Amino acid sequence: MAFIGLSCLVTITLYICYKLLVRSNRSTLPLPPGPTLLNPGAIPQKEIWLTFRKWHKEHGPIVSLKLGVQTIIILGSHRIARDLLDKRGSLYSTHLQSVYVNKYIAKGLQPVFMQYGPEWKLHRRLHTTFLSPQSTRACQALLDTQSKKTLHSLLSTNDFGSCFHNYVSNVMFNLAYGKDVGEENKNDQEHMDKMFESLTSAASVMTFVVDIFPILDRLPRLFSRWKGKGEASHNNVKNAFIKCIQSALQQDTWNWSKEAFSKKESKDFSLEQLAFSIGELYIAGSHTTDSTLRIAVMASLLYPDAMRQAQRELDQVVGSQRLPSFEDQDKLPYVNAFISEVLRWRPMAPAGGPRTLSEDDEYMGYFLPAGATIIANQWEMDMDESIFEDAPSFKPERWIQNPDLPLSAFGFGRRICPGQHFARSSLFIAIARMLWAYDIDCPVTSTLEDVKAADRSETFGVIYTLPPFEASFRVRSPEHQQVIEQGWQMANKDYNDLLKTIGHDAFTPTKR
Ligand code: HEM
Repeated sequence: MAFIGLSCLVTITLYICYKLLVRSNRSTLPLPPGPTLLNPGAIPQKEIWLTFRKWHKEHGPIVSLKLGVQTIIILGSHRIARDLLDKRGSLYSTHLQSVYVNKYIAKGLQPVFMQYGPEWKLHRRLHTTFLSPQSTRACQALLDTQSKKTLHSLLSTNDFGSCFHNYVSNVMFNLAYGKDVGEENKNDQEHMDKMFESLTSAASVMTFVVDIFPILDRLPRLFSRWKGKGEASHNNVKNAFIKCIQSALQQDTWNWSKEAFSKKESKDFSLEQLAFSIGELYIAGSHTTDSTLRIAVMASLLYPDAMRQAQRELDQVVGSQRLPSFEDQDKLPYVNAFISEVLRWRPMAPAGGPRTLSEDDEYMGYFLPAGATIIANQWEMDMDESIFEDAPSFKPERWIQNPDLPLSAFGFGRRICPGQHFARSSLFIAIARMLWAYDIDCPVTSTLEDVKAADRSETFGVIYTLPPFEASFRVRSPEHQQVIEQGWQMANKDYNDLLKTIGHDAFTPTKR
């Protein structure tokens, strides 16, 4: 045992020396400034972006950090993110290449972790056909029905977390697989949810020691439990994805799985590849939207004036005799600004979608080495006082005063979120209807202090996830209640019909 430990130590030391020597031959420029860490393990992994923010204050808008063999470069301004991730896209478009994620969890099948290259581009083309502005418009009727269902559920429960989860999962499941999440696929959904947790915590900067010292991957399985853990997660989700896509292909209804089979982009894909491509849309689309809706509730509790201002606008434009609809969107600048502010105030991916730099680069007089992990620190960008005055406060009006403010929530460059149009539509109809229908208050069982204590991210990894918190949804008047009840009663619940119309309006099928 002692011998194995000693051999590991010697190998790691030699490897680090080798890496440092190679680097010094590559450039005479220094790495960006950054902290010297005697004990990297002391960095808090929860809300790591707050630690990054502290480093930006000490070292400037571009910071570097050495962790084992890894160099991490943290970008803390919109201008730098745009200069590198947008303008030098060919170098900065590979998402984090992690031993743990790529070799054990994704196994080359999960598009989000693919290198920027031909295979990823085929998945991307497939995703953008499903999520283009035109396809998103075609999905409005489905979003209309599902948001009416959510609104109706909130009449009898304050469990808004479950209501939102059902809303987004049912929308995504219907599109991906042609049906609601039901008892028969609850288990598959749970595996997919767990996959989301594995991927987002694995994409964290420092979760896995094997990524800091990749040589540890050579250890026998007996000493590397992560291998079995990663593979089990991969197998569970693969089985769930394949089961769901197979069942979707048998459905009479139109759905993304069937449509994908008729697309030229996927003609060379195996069933397994397609299953991961479609499954990724479910995973990427549901948790992000669901968590953003919970953040909108948090903002309503902590900033009731903003909620009331949105309600005044809704009352003026929509009145109390009908629900807000997609046709109202352009006439509701404050509600749209409220949503932009939710996306800025608590960005879903505060440390961005980490990238791996594919070639050596130089910027602002610094050397940025190939293989470095690049973090677009959205948190720092969104709290930049030179752009967002009184940045910590929730102020939707800033987006009305200056509609050109930069929004980092959906990322940058060629890996920018392909689902952003869809997400905005889905958020708009859910939030506009929720604020139109309900006064959101602290429940009698908790205080504003309890709510404030819950205003933090509780998970490891790259996603901002609020812990459970309570809110009371009080319908705004008997008239509003009647409209909600009628809305759900009259909603088109014929999913075959809804999906067929989406397929017809959004796509012209080209059979293989
Ligand atoms: C509030 C909602 C959402 C937010 C805040 C969000 C945010 C993001 C971010 C920050 C990234 C990484 C971008 C980067 O690396 O720069 C991303 C990637 C991605 N998102 Fe979203 N997203 C949302 C909703 C959606 C939806 C609804 C879908 C699909 C239905 C979706 C599909 C994807 C996919 C497939 C990727 C991976 C792209 C790649 O491989 O490069 N997202 N998203």
